[in-house]
Amino acid sequence: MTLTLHNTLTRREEPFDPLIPGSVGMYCCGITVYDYCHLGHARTCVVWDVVRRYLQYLGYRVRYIQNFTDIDDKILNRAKREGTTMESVAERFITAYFEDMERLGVKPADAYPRATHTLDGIKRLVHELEQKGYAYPADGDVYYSVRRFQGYGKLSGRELDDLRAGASGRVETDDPEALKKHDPFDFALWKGAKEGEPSWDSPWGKGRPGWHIECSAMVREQLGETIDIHVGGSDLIFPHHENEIAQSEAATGKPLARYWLHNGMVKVGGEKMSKSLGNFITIRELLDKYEPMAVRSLILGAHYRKPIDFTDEGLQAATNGWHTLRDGLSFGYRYLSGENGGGSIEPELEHRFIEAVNHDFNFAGGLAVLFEIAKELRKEGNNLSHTGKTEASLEDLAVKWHTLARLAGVLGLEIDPASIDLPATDGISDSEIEALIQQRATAKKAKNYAESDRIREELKSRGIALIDRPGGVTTWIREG
Ligand SMILES: Nc1ncnc2c1ncn2[C@@H]1O[C@H](COP(=O)(O)OP(=O)(O)OP(=O)(O)O)[C@@H](O)[C@H]1O
Ligand SMILES: [Zn+2]
Repeated sequence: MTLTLHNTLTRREEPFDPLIPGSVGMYCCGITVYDYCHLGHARTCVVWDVVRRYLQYLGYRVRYIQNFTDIDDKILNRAKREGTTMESVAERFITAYFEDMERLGVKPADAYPRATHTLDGIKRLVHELEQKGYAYPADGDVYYSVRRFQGYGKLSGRELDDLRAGASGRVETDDPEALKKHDPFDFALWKGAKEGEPSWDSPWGKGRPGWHIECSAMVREQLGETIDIHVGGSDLIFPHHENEIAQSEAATGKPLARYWLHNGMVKVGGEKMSKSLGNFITIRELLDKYEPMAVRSLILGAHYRKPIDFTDEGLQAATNGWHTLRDGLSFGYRYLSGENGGGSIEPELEHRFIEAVNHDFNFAGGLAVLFEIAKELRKEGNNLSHTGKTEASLEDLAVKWHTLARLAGVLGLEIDPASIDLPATDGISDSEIEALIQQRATAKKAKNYAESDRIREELKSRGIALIDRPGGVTTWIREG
Protein backbone atom coordinates (compact mmCIF):
# COMPACT_ATOMS: atom_id res chain seq x y z
CA MET A 1 0.00 0.00 0.00
CA THR A 2 1.45 3.35 -1.03
CA LEU A 3 0.48 6.71 0.26
CA THR A 4 -0.60 8.99 -2.56
CA LEU A 5 -1.15 12.74 -2.24
CA HIS A 6 -2.89 15.28 -4.41
CA ASN A 7 -0.20 17.81 -5.26
CA THR A 8 -1.58 21.27 -6.03
CA LEU A 9 1.60 21.96 -8.01
CA THR A 10 1.10 19.14 -10.50
CA ARG A 11 -2.68 18.86 -10.09
CA ARG A 12 -2.22 15.10 -9.80
CA GLU A 13 -2.30 12.45 -7.15
CA GLU A 14 1.27 11.23 -6.73
CA PRO A 15 3.01 8.57 -4.65
CA PHE A 16 4.61 10.13 -1.61
CA ASP A 17 8.39 10.03 -1.86
CA PRO A 18 10.21 12.21 0.66
CA LEU A 19 13.64 13.68 -0.01
CA ILE A 20 15.27 11.66 2.76
CA PRO A 21 13.71 8.20 3.07
CA GLY A 22 11.81 7.82 6.32
CA SER A 23 11.88 11.48 7.19
CA VAL A 24 9.46 14.33 6.47
CA GLY A 25 9.88 18.10 6.76
CA MET A 26 6.49 19.82 6.77
CA TYR A 27 5.56 23.49 6.99
CA CYS A 28 2.12 24.99 7.60
CA CYS A 29 1.28 28.67 7.16
CA GLY A 30 -0.08 29.64 10.55
CA ILE A 31 -2.19 32.34 12.03
CA THR A 32 -2.01 36.10 11.82
CA VAL A 33 -2.45 36.82 15.49
CA TYR A 34 -4.92 39.70 15.75
CA ASP A 35 -8.05 37.93 17.00
CA TYR A 36 -9.38 34.66 18.39
CA CYS A 37 -9.25 31.70 16.02
CA HIS A 38 -12.44 30.61 14.30
CA LEU A 39 -13.69 27.28 12.98
CA GLY A 40 -11.87 27.84 9.66
CA HIS A 41 -8.54 28.06 11.45
CA ALA A 42 -9.52 25.02 13.51
CA ARG A 43 -10.03 23.07 10.31
CA THR A 44 -6.61 23.98 8.95
CA CYS A 45 -4.89 23.12 12.24
CA VAL A 46 -6.77 19.86 12.81
CA VAL A 47 -6.34 18.56 9.24
CA TRP A 48 -2.56 19.06 9.23
CA ASP A 49 -2.26 17.80 12.79
CA VAL A 50 -3.86 14.55 11.63
CA VAL A 51 -1.70 14.36 8.51
CA ARG A 52 1.33 14.68 10.72
CA ARG A 53 0.05 12.03 13.14
CA TYR A 54 -0.75 9.69 10.25
CA LEU A 55 2.73 10.06 8.73
CA GLN A 56 4.20 9.26 12.14
CA TYR A 57 1.94 6.25 12.43
CA LEU A 58 3.26 5.04 9.06
CA GLY A 59 6.73 5.25 10.61
CA TYR A 60 8.06 8.56 9.28
CA ARG A 61 10.04 10.91 11.46
CA VAL A 62 8.22 14.20 10.99
CA ARG A 63 9.50 17.68 11.70
CA TYR A 64 6.43 19.91 11.69
CA ILE A 65 6.70 23.68 11.70
CA GLN A 66 3.92 26.26 11.93
CA ASN A 67 4.55 29.98 12.03
CA PHE A 68 2.87 32.93 13.68
CA THR A 69 2.57 36.08 11.61
CA ASP A 70 3.13 38.68 14.30
CA ILE A 71 3.90 41.69 12.10
CA ASP A 72 0.90 42.79 10.08
CA ASP A 73 -1.35 45.77 9.37
CA LYS A 74 -4.31 44.02 11.00
CA ILE A 75 -2.38 43.53 14.24
CA LEU A 76 -1.21 47.14 14.12
CA ASN A 77 -4.75 48.40 13.58
CA ARG A 78 -6.02 46.47 16.56
CA ALA A 79 -3.16 47.75 18.70
CA LYS A 80 -3.98 51.34 17.70
CA ARG A 81 -7.66 50.80 18.44
CA GLU A 82 -6.88 49.42 21.87
CA GLY A 83 -4.11 51.89 22.62
CA THR A 84 -1.59 49.11 23.08
CA THR A 85 1.38 47.66 21.20
CA MET A 86 1.62 45.16 18.37
CA GLU A 87 3.61 42.82 20.66
CA SER A 88 0.94 42.83 23.30
CA VAL A 89 -1.88 42.07 20.82
CA ALA A 90 0.20 39.26 19.28
CA GLU A 91 1.13 37.77 22.67
CA ARG A 92 -2.50 37.74 23.82
CA PHE A 93 -3.75 35.90 20.74
CA ILE A 94 -0.82 33.49 20.66
CA THR A 95 -1.73 32.47 24.21
CA ALA A 96 -5.38 32.11 23.17
CA TYR A 97 -4.31 30.04 20.16
CA PHE A 98 -2.49 27.53 22.36
CA GLU A 99 -5.48 27.27 24.73
CA ASP A 100 -7.87 26.59 21.85
CA MET A 101 -5.62 24.05 20.18
CA GLU A 102 -5.06 22.16 23.37
CA ARG A 103 -8.81 21.83 23.79
CA LEU A 104 -9.11 20.53 20.23
CA GLY A 105 -6.34 18.00 20.82
CA VAL A 106 -3.97 19.54 18.26
CA LYS A 107 -0.40 18.46 19.07
CA PRO A 108 2.12 21.27 19.40
CA ALA A 109 4.35 21.81 16.36
CA ASP A 110 8.09 21.18 16.68
CA ALA A 111 8.68 24.93 16.44
CA TYR A 112 6.62 28.09 16.08
CA PRO A 113 8.84 30.63 14.35
CA ARG A 114 7.61 34.21 14.36
CA ALA A 115 8.26 37.03 11.94
CA THR A 116 9.67 39.16 14.76
CA HIS A 117 12.20 36.42 15.56
CA THR A 118 13.27 35.88 11.96
CA LEU A 119 14.36 39.34 10.90
CA ASP A 120 17.97 38.41 10.17
CA GLY A 121 16.94 35.55 7.91
CA ILE A 122 14.38 37.76 6.19
CA LYS A 123 16.88 40.52 5.52
CA ARG A 124 19.46 38.02 4.22
CA LEU A 125 16.93 36.62 1.80
CA VAL A 126 15.84 40.05 0.54
CA HIS A 127 19.50 40.95 0.08
CA GLU A 128 20.15 37.75 -1.89
CA LEU A 129 17.18 38.41 -4.14
CA GLU A 130 18.43 41.91 -4.76
CA GLN A 131 21.92 40.58 -5.60
CA LYS A 132 20.46 38.11 -8.07
CA GLY A 133 18.37 40.76 -9.76
CA TYR A 134 14.97 39.60 -8.55
CA ALA A 135 14.35 42.53 -6.23
CA TYR A 136 14.72 46.29 -6.46
CA PRO A 137 14.65 48.99 -3.83
CA ALA A 138 12.23 51.87 -4.27
CA ASP A 139 12.20 54.73 -1.85
CA GLY A 140 12.66 52.75 1.38
CA ASP A 141 10.64 49.75 0.15
CA VAL A 142 11.98 46.68 -1.66
CA TYR A 143 9.86 44.91 -4.30
CA TYR A 144 10.02 41.52 -5.93
CA SER A 145 10.07 41.65 -9.69
CA VAL A 146 7.63 38.92 -10.67
CA ARG A 147 8.33 39.01 -14.37
CA ARG A 148 11.97 38.07 -13.69
CA PHE A 149 10.87 34.70 -12.30
CA GLN A 150 10.21 32.19 -15.06
CA GLY A 151 7.91 29.88 -13.13
CA TYR A 152 5.59 32.56 -11.76
CA GLY A 153 2.04 31.19 -11.73
CA LYS A 154 2.96 27.49 -11.78
CA LEU A 155 1.24 26.68 -8.49
CA SER A 156 -2.01 28.55 -9.04
CA GLY A 157 -2.10 27.97 -12.78
CA ARG A 158 -2.43 31.71 -13.37
CA GLU A 159 -0.55 33.24 -16.26
CA LEU A 160 0.95 36.61 -15.59
CA ASP A 161 -0.38 37.86 -18.92
CA ASP A 162 -3.93 36.88 -17.99
CA LEU A 163 -3.53 38.58 -14.65
CA ARG A 164 -2.31 41.69 -16.42
CA ALA A 165 -5.20 41.63 -18.86
CA GLY A 166 -7.58 41.27 -15.90
CA ALA A 167 -6.08 44.33 -14.28
CA SER A 168 -6.28 46.19 -17.63
CA GLY A 169 -2.90 47.77 -16.98
CA ARG A 170 -4.45 50.37 -14.76
CA VAL A 171 -2.33 51.88 -12.03
CA GLU A 172 -4.01 53.32 -8.96
CA THR A 173 -2.37 56.69 -8.87
CA ASP A 174 -3.49 57.42 -5.33
CA ASP A 175 -1.72 54.30 -4.03
CA PRO A 176 1.85 55.30 -3.19
CA GLU A 177 3.01 51.66 -3.34
CA ALA A 178 1.66 51.21 -6.85
CA LEU A 179 3.67 54.18 -8.05
CA LYS A 180 6.89 52.66 -6.77
CA LYS A 181 6.40 49.29 -8.48
CA HIS A 182 7.84 48.55 -11.90
CA ASP A 183 4.94 46.22 -12.55
CA PRO A 184 1.53 46.11 -10.85
CA PHE A 185 2.11 42.47 -9.82
CA ASP A 186 5.38 43.13 -8.06
CA PHE A 187 4.97 42.75 -4.32
CA ALA A 188 6.70 44.20 -1.27
CA LEU A 189 9.51 42.24 0.37
CA TRP A 190 10.31 45.12 2.71
CA LYS A 191 8.21 48.16 3.60
CA GLY A 192 9.79 51.43 4.66
CA ALA A 193 8.87 52.59 8.17
CA LYS A 194 5.76 54.67 8.67
CA GLU A 195 5.36 57.23 11.42
CA GLY A 196 4.38 55.64 14.74
CA GLU A 197 4.72 52.03 13.57
CA PRO A 198 7.24 49.45 14.77
CA SER A 199 10.26 49.14 12.52
CA TRP A 200 13.63 47.42 12.27
CA ASP A 201 16.98 48.59 10.88
CA SER A 202 17.94 47.29 7.48
CA PRO A 203 20.25 48.09 4.54
CA TRP A 204 17.21 49.83 2.93
CA GLY A 205 16.50 51.96 5.97
CA LYS A 206 14.12 51.36 8.84
CA GLY A 207 11.10 49.26 8.00
CA ARG A 208 9.36 45.92 8.34
CA PRO A 209 9.07 42.76 6.24
CA GLY A 210 6.24 41.93 3.84
CA TRP A 211 4.07 38.91 4.63
CA HIS A 212 5.25 36.48 1.93
CA ILE A 213 8.97 36.80 2.62
CA GLU A 214 8.64 35.76 6.25
CA CYS A 215 7.45 32.26 5.31
CA SER A 216 10.26 31.80 2.76
CA ALA A 217 12.79 32.79 5.43
CA MET A 218 11.23 30.63 8.15
CA VAL A 219 10.98 27.54 5.94
CA ARG A 220 14.65 27.91 5.06
CA GLU A 221 15.76 28.50 8.62
CA GLN A 222 13.73 25.66 10.11
CA LEU A 223 13.71 23.00 7.41
CA GLY A 224 16.23 23.86 4.69
CA GLU A 225 16.04 24.83 1.03
CA THR A 226 13.72 22.07 -0.19
CA ILE A 227 11.07 20.63 2.09
CA ASP A 228 8.79 17.65 1.58
CA ILE A 229 5.32 19.04 2.26
CA HIS A 230 4.09 22.63 2.34
CA VAL A 231 0.50 23.04 3.49
CA GLY A 232 -2.10 25.70 4.21
CA GLY A 233 -5.64 26.71 3.33
CA SER A 234 -6.61 26.91 -0.35
CA ASP A 235 -7.10 30.67 0.06
CA LEU A 236 -3.30 30.94 0.29
CA ILE A 237 -2.47 29.36 -3.09
CA PHE A 238 -2.54 32.76 -4.73
CA PRO A 239 -0.78 35.01 -4.12
CA HIS A 240 0.87 33.87 -0.87
CA HIS A 241 2.24 30.46 -1.89
CA GLU A 242 2.93 31.56 -5.44
CA ASN A 243 5.04 34.37 -4.00
CA GLU A 244 6.79 32.06 -1.53
CA ILE A 245 7.85 29.88 -4.47
CA ALA A 246 9.03 32.89 -6.46
CA GLN A 247 11.14 34.16 -3.55
CA SER A 248 12.63 30.89 -2.34
CA GLU A 249 13.29 29.31 -5.71
CA ALA A 250 14.82 32.46 -7.16
CA ALA A 251 17.20 32.60 -4.20
CA THR A 252 18.20 28.92 -4.02
CA GLY A 253 17.60 27.64 -7.54
CA LYS A 254 15.91 24.61 -5.95
CA PRO A 255 12.28 23.57 -5.58
CA LEU A 256 10.80 24.96 -2.36
CA ALA A 257 8.54 21.98 -1.68
CA ARG A 258 8.03 18.59 -3.29
CA TYR A 259 4.33 18.46 -2.41
CA TRP A 260 1.91 21.34 -1.98
CA LEU A 261 -1.27 20.39 -0.14
CA HIS A 262 -4.23 22.70 0.48
CA ASN A 263 -7.29 22.25 2.65
CA GLY A 264 -10.71 23.48 1.58
CA MET A 265 -12.41 26.40 3.30
CA VAL A 266 -15.00 26.35 6.04
CA LYS A 267 -17.85 28.34 4.55
CA VAL A 268 -20.98 29.98 5.84
CA GLY A 269 -23.81 30.17 3.33
CA GLY A 270 -21.29 29.67 0.52
CA GLU A 271 -18.81 32.32 1.69
CA LYS A 272 -15.44 31.79 3.35
CA MET A 273 -15.67 32.03 7.14
CA SER A 274 -13.44 34.99 7.82
CA LYS A 275 -12.57 37.50 10.47
CA SER A 276 -12.75 40.29 7.95
CA LEU A 277 -16.26 39.33 6.77
CA GLY A 278 -17.47 38.96 10.36
CA ASN A 279 -19.30 35.68 9.59
CA PHE A 280 -17.27 33.58 11.98
CA ILE A 281 -17.73 31.58 15.12
CA THR A 282 -14.71 31.44 17.38
CA ILE A 283 -13.42 28.10 18.61
CA ARG A 284 -14.26 29.23 22.15
CA GLU A 285 -17.90 29.96 21.31
CA LEU A 286 -18.13 26.67 19.48
CA LEU A 287 -16.72 24.70 22.40
CA ASP A 288 -19.30 26.24 24.74
CA LYS A 289 -21.91 24.35 22.72
CA TYR A 290 -20.15 21.33 21.28
CA GLU A 291 -17.58 18.81 22.42
CA PRO A 292 -14.06 19.25 21.02
CA MET A 293 -14.09 15.73 19.61
CA ALA A 294 -17.37 16.45 17.81
CA VAL A 295 -15.68 19.42 16.13
CA ARG A 296 -12.78 17.15 15.14
CA SER A 297 -15.25 14.59 13.80
CA LEU A 298 -16.97 17.26 11.70
CA ILE A 299 -13.63 18.28 10.21
CA LEU A 300 -12.45 14.73 9.55
CA GLY A 301 -15.80 13.62 8.17
CA ALA A 302 -15.27 15.69 5.01
CA HIS A 303 -12.40 15.19 2.59
CA TYR A 304 -9.74 17.76 3.46
CA ARG A 305 -9.76 19.38 0.02
CA LYS A 306 -13.53 19.91 -0.10
CA PRO A 307 -15.28 22.92 1.39
CA ILE A 308 -17.34 22.42 4.56
CA ASP A 309 -20.48 24.44 5.02
CA PHE A 310 -20.84 25.34 8.68
CA THR A 311 -24.31 24.65 10.13
CA ASP A 312 -25.61 23.65 13.54
CA GLU A 313 -27.21 20.58 11.94
CA GLY A 314 -23.82 19.50 10.61
CA LEU A 315 -22.32 19.83 14.06
CA GLN A 316 -25.20 17.98 15.63
CA ALA A 317 -24.71 15.09 13.20
CA ALA A 318 -20.97 15.12 13.93
CA THR A 319 -21.78 15.02 17.66
CA ASN A 320 -23.94 11.93 17.15
CA GLY A 321 -21.13 10.32 15.16
CA TRP A 322 -18.64 11.13 17.86
CA HIS A 323 -20.94 9.64 20.51
CA THR A 324 -20.97 6.34 18.63
CA LEU A 325 -17.17 6.35 18.61
CA ARG A 326 -17.10 7.41 22.24
CA ASP A 327 -19.32 4.48 23.24
CA GLY A 328 -17.00 2.11 21.36
CA LEU A 329 -13.92 3.70 22.90
CA SER A 330 -15.33 3.36 26.41
CA PHE A 331 -15.93 -0.39 25.97
CA GLY A 332 -12.49 -1.31 27.25
CA TYR A 333 -12.83 0.91 30.28
CA ARG A 334 -16.30 -0.32 31.11
CA TYR A 335 -15.88 -4.02 30.47
CA LEU A 336 -12.20 -4.84 30.14
CA SER A 337 -10.87 -3.45 33.40
CA GLY A 338 -9.65 -0.23 31.85
CA GLU A 339 -6.57 -1.41 29.98
CA ASN A 340 -5.75 0.87 27.13
CA GLY A 341 -4.58 0.60 23.57
CA GLY A 342 -1.33 -1.34 24.14
CA GLY A 343 -2.76 -4.75 23.22
CA SER A 344 -2.74 -6.53 19.88
CA ILE A 345 -4.76 -5.18 16.99
CA GLU A 346 -6.66 -6.80 14.17
CA PRO A 347 -4.56 -6.69 10.97
CA GLU A 348 -7.56 -6.89 8.66
CA LEU A 349 -9.22 -3.81 10.16
CA GLU A 350 -5.96 -1.90 10.28
CA HIS A 351 -5.36 -2.77 6.65
CA ARG A 352 -8.76 -1.39 5.64
CA PHE A 353 -8.11 1.81 7.59
CA ILE A 354 -4.72 2.35 5.96
CA GLU A 355 -6.03 1.50 2.53
CA ALA A 356 -8.68 4.20 2.85
CA VAL A 357 -6.46 6.91 4.35
CA ASN A 358 -3.50 6.24 2.04
CA HIS A 359 -5.60 7.55 -0.78
CA ASP A 360 -4.92 11.28 -0.46
CA PHE A 361 -5.59 11.33 3.29
CA ASN A 362 -9.14 10.10 3.05
CA PHE A 363 -9.80 10.37 6.76
CA ALA A 364 -13.55 10.04 6.22
CA GLY A 365 -12.91 6.60 4.72
CA GLY A 366 -10.81 5.70 7.77
CA LEU A 367 -13.57 6.96 10.06
CA ALA A 368 -16.08 4.66 8.38
CA VAL A 369 -13.97 1.65 9.45
CA LEU A 370 -13.87 3.03 13.00
CA PHE A 371 -17.66 3.51 13.11
CA GLU A 372 -18.15 -0.09 12.16
CA ILE A 373 -15.97 -1.30 15.05
CA ALA A 374 -17.54 1.17 17.49
CA LYS A 375 -21.08 0.07 16.63
CA GLU A 376 -20.25 -3.56 17.25
CA LEU A 377 -18.59 -2.75 20.58
CA ARG A 378 -21.53 -0.64 21.64
CA LYS A 379 -23.94 -3.44 20.84
CA GLU A 380 -21.83 -6.00 22.68
CA GLY A 381 -21.57 -3.63 25.62
CA ASN A 382 -25.36 -3.55 25.79
CA ASN A 383 -25.51 -7.33 25.57
CA LEU A 384 -23.06 -7.56 28.40
CA SER A 385 -24.90 -5.16 30.71
CA HIS A 386 -28.27 -6.75 30.18
CA THR A 387 -27.70 -10.42 29.56
CA GLY A 388 -24.20 -10.85 30.93
CA LYS A 389 -23.16 -12.39 27.60
CA THR A 390 -21.64 -11.28 24.29
CA GLU A 391 -21.95 -12.74 20.80
CA ALA A 392 -18.21 -12.61 20.06
CA SER A 393 -15.63 -13.76 22.59
CA LEU A 394 -14.29 -11.21 25.04
CA GLU A 395 -10.79 -11.87 23.67
CA ASP A 396 -11.93 -10.89 20.16
CA LEU A 397 -13.68 -7.83 21.51
CA ALA A 398 -10.55 -6.79 23.38
CA VAL A 399 -8.58 -6.95 20.12
CA LYS A 400 -11.27 -4.92 18.35
CA TRP A 401 -11.26 -2.37 21.11
CA HIS A 402 -7.48 -2.03 20.99
CA THR A 403 -7.72 -1.59 17.23
CA LEU A 404 -10.34 1.11 17.61
CA ALA A 405 -8.42 2.96 20.32
CA ARG A 406 -5.17 2.82 18.34
CA LEU A 407 -6.65 3.98 15.03
CA ALA A 408 -8.91 6.63 16.55
CA GLY A 409 -5.79 7.94 18.31
CA VAL A 410 -4.14 8.37 14.90
CA LEU A 411 -7.00 10.76 14.07
CA GLY A 412 -6.62 12.42 17.46
CA LEU A 413 -10.06 11.15 18.56
CA GLU A 414 -9.69 10.22 22.18
CA ILE A 415 -11.86 9.94 25.27
CA ASP A 416 -11.05 11.07 28.70
CA PRO A 417 -11.52 7.90 30.79
CA ALA A 418 -12.81 10.10 33.63
CA SER A 419 -15.80 11.12 31.50
CA ILE A 420 -17.05 7.61 30.78
CA ASP A 421 -20.10 7.80 33.01
CA LEU A 422 -21.49 10.69 31.02
CA PRO A 423 -24.81 10.07 29.28
CA ALA A 424 -24.43 7.78 26.29
CA THR A 425 -25.43 8.21 22.65
CA ASP A 426 -29.01 9.32 23.11
CA GLY A 427 -28.15 11.69 25.93
CA ILE A 428 -29.73 9.46 28.59
CA SER A 429 -27.57 7.89 31.26
CA ASP A 430 -27.92 4.43 32.76
CA SER A 431 -29.13 5.86 36.07
CA GLU A 432 -31.81 8.00 34.37
CA ILE A 433 -33.06 4.89 32.60
CA GLU A 434 -33.17 2.94 35.86
CA ALA A 435 -35.09 5.77 37.52
CA LEU A 436 -37.69 5.81 34.74
CA ILE A 437 -38.05 2.02 34.99
CA GLN A 438 -38.72 2.45 38.73
CA GLN A 439 -41.38 5.09 38.05
CA ARG A 440 -42.96 2.78 35.50
CA ALA A 441 -43.07 -0.09 38.01
CA THR A 442 -44.75 2.19 40.55
CA ALA A 443 -47.31 3.34 37.95
CA LYS A 444 -48.06 -0.26 37.03
CA LYS A 445 -48.57 -1.21 40.65
CA ALA A 446 -51.09 1.61 40.94
CA LYS A 447 -52.74 0.28 37.75
CA ASN A 448 -51.92 3.56 36.01
CA TYR A 449 -51.27 1.84 32.69
CA ALA A 450 -51.47 5.06 30.70
CA GLU A 451 -48.49 6.37 32.65
CA SER A 452 -46.54 3.12 32.44
CA ASP A 453 -47.08 3.02 28.65
CA ARG A 454 -46.04 6.64 28.36
CA ILE A 455 -42.75 5.89 30.09
CA ARG A 456 -42.14 2.89 27.82
CA GLU A 457 -42.79 5.13 24.77
CA GLU A 458 -40.60 7.89 26.08
CA LEU A 459 -37.70 5.51 26.54
CA LYS A 460 -38.33 3.96 23.13
CA SER A 461 -38.14 7.38 21.50
CA ARG A 462 -34.77 7.82 23.17
CA GLY A 463 -33.46 4.55 21.77
CA ILE A 464 -34.07 2.39 24.86
CA ALA A 465 -36.10 -0.80 24.54
CA LEU A 466 -37.61 -2.35 27.67
CA ILE A 467 -37.91 -6.09 28.15
CA ASP A 468 -40.39 -7.25 30.80
CA ARG A 469 -39.20 -10.54 32.16
CA PRO A 470 -41.09 -13.07 34.29
CA GLY A 471 -41.26 -12.13 37.97
CA GLY A 472 -41.86 -8.41 37.30
CA VAL A 473 -38.21 -7.69 36.41
CA THR A 474 -37.60 -5.19 33.60
CA THR A 475 -34.30 -5.12 31.72
CA TRP A 476 -33.36 -2.73 28.92
CA ILE A 477 -31.12 -2.38 25.91
CA ARG A 478 -29.90 0.50 23.85
CA GLU A 479 -30.98 0.06 20.26
CA GLY A 480 -29.20 1.40 17.20
N1 LIG B 1 -12.57 29.74 6.53
C1 LIG B 1 -11.44 29.04 6.55
N2 LIG B 1 -11.45 27.72 6.33
C2 LIG B 1 -10.32 26.98 6.35
N3 LIG B 1 -9.09 27.50 6.60
C3 LIG B 1 -9.00 28.82 6.83
C4 LIG B 1 -10.16 29.66 6.82
N4 LIG B 1 -9.76 30.94 7.10
C5 LIG B 1 -8.42 30.89 7.27
N5 LIG B 1 -7.96 29.63 7.10
C6 LIG B 1 -6.56 29.18 7.19
O1 LIG B 1 -6.04 29.44 8.48
C7 LIG B 1 -4.65 29.74 8.40
C8 LIG B 1 -4.36 31.05 9.09
O2 LIG B 1 -4.96 32.08 8.37
P1 LIG B 1 -4.85 33.60 8.71
O3 LIG B 1 -4.53 33.87 10.12
O4 LIG B 1 -4.06 34.25 7.65
O5 LIG B 1 -6.39 33.87 8.60
P2 LIG B 1 -7.09 34.90 7.72
O6 LIG B 1 -7.26 34.34 6.34
O7 LIG B 1 -6.47 36.22 7.96
O8 LIG B 1 -8.44 34.85 8.44
P3 LIG B 1 -9.62 35.78 8.08
O9 LIG B 1 -9.86 35.63 6.61
O10 LIG B 1 -10.64 35.18 8.94
O11 LIG B 1 -9.22 37.17 8.47
C9 LIG B 1 -4.30 29.74 6.90
O12 LIG B 1 -3.69 28.50 6.54
C10 LIG B 1 -5.64 29.91 6.24
O13 LIG B 1 -5.65 29.31 4.95
ZN1 LIG C 1 3.10 31.22 4.54
